[in-house]
Amino acid sequence: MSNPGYDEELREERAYVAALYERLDRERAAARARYHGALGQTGVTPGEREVDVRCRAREAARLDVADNGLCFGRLDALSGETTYIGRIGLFDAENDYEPFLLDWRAPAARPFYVATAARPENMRRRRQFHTVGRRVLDFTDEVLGRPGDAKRGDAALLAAVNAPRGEGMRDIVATIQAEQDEIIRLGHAGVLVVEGGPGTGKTAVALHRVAYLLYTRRERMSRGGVLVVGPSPLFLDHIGRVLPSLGESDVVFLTTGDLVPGLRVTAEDRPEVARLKGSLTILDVLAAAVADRQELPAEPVPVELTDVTVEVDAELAAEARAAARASGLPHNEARAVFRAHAVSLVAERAVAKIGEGWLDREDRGLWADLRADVLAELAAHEALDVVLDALWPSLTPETLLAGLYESARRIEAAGADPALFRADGTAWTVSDVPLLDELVDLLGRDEAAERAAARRRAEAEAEYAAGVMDLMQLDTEELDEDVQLVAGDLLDAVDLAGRFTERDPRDLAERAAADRDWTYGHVVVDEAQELSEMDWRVLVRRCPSRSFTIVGDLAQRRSAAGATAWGPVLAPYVGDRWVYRRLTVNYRTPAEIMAVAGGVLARFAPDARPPESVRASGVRPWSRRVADDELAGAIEDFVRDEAGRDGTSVVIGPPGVPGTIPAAAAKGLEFDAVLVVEPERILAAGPRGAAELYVALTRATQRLGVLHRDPLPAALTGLAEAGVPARSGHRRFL
Ligand SMILES: Nc1ncnc2c1ncn2[C@@H]1O[C@H](COP(=O)(O)OP(=O)(O)OP(=O)(O)O)[C@@H](O)[C@H]1O
Repeated sequence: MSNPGYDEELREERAYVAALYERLDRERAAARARYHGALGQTGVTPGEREVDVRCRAREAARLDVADNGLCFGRLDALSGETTYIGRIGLFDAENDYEPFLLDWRAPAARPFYVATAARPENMRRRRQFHTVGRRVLDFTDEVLGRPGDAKRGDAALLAAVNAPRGEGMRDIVATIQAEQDEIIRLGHAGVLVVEGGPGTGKTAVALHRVAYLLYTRRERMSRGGVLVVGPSPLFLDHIGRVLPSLGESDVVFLTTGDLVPGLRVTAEDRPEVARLKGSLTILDVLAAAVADRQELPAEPVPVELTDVTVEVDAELAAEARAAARASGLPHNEARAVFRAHAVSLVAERAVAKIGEGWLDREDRGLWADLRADVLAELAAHEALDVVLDALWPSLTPETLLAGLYESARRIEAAGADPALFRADGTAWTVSDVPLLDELVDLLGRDEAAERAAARRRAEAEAEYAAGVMDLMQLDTEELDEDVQLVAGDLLDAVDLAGRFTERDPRDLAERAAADRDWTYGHVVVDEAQELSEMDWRVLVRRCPSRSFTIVGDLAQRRSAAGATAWGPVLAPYVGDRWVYRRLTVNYRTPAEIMAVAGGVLARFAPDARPPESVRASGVRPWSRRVADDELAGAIEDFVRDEAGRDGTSVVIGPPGVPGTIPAAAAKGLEFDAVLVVEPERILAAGPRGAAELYVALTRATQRLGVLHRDPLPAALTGLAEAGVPARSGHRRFL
């Protein structure tokens, strides 16, 4: 039915939004021109040009993100002022930079998300646009300030949560809800813990908070960038597009298995081993394992000098070891102290032996001369070096830890549980990563190895710079005079290499991910309940300012080493100075499915409350009992059936069932349709089986089915029993 007033307004809104796109296109063209101008710049050093190009590229990228849904709403204030809200800000340069379009992160945009009928925040009306591409299809209005007369306009939200899922997560800027907005804009600079059941938007909120922080604290945040830690590469891939769609790129995405540069670990330990390695008590084991590598010789070792043979025995080594340990330096750095003491003791013994019968220690001058000769010989004594290196070896975290795991004797010497033993010491698991990171500090720097590596790097850079200079010289005819001067007269290759290092051409994310000592401005931890105490130590090292957004759900924890409460995990780093917020509404799972999942939750975590679904789908989840030989066919039927529908689907099952993925792999993800296979075996698999089943059941945005061979577990109720489907080409279970 046509409504003349509405139609007229819709025409006006369409014209306004079309004008915004025209302005965007003009700004884009200008930004691109500035970018190309920067690329072709002459008369500046390569470093300066690099910085300028980067800055222009960022400016162009900011404008490129806004093609879909540039403007998604409008706020009308009681004062009569009208503000359009969108993904980015567009301003009128000729009119005091008045906004044509206000960035959703700007403080003035806040009422768009939080104003309600009861608390209108000086607003009269909120208007939400429904857009496809660049076109406004229609809009819905919500009148504020008249409680009882208006209710929250949920049309846009329901359209968003009902839409079939595509590839990866989408941003939610157009429909952020008030309880979420409060968290996104929270001013607290320290540790913020956000807890909420499945589908409450924890991940979405954490990512939008990153965009908000990068917008409001650009200066501080962009220096170190932001680190987002997630449970699996698949999950990081799933969420990877949200921040770029909001125009943010200075963000590093890593799993806990990637936290040590150079390693990409996904393998897991058995739960009991993961628990051992995840607990802080492993710190004593690591310290003992390092001490165990500071050895004493079982038998005295002879060291031949020109005039005499001296023995390095346990007594001598013990004295040198005590001095090195007393230095308080990390193992590799204390090597120099150990060596200096040992050499000095060897020299004393040599002089005493050479002077036996004719030289008295009271003969200070002569004794010192002889000692100096011996020391000179010992300074380049390879055999002694070999002996001392064996007693106090230079260690890397990898050699130390692999050596520990592979040796039952060393495990015992370190006072560790024999369960740590494994035949291949270097078969790294995610639980080893924080231990390797800890050992970087415990072992300290091996300066000789570092000097060699630095020399190799410098040579490679000089070679690269020499190549650049060759190119510059080739092009001299085309270059301005001052650049020719720079290229030919002022710089040599090494100098130029120095400049390249200063202005590292890699972008922030690359540099940060490759540098173990990088410190981030902010860290987001998703599925934080899975992290062990040792994982937290690594993360705090990466963010000494302790600026964290931690999102998780203790009820979904599957790791044996994970958190059972937030307080004890955080106490070592921030005491009780952390802020807690809860999300309560489930935007993913329809009420019918949540009722089933809630039954499971009630059995294994009676104190936890499931979140309330924002909608019902009208579709009941189903179950079907199958015989052993029917299972594979039934899975295939589901997959085929879903392939004909919009959206995504997944089959989750216990280990060893072909065509299924484990619940752990689906963590944090969502699918339009989920088939859970053999829930009874998922429940029985491991100490956290019930949490795994809960995670599996709560991945669905629309449809849930369950296939079982044994009777359904008692906790799984409320499923509609589906009959055997007709054997036709295209089957439906409901
Ligand atoms: N305000 C919102 N508007 C539209 N969609 C939303 C909103 N909040 C959350 N969603 C959607 O709900 C779904 C679940 O969000 P998200 O994955 O962030 O939840 P979660 O709390 O991290 O879940 P889990 O604990 O199961 O990993 C996503 O599709 C997300 O886009």
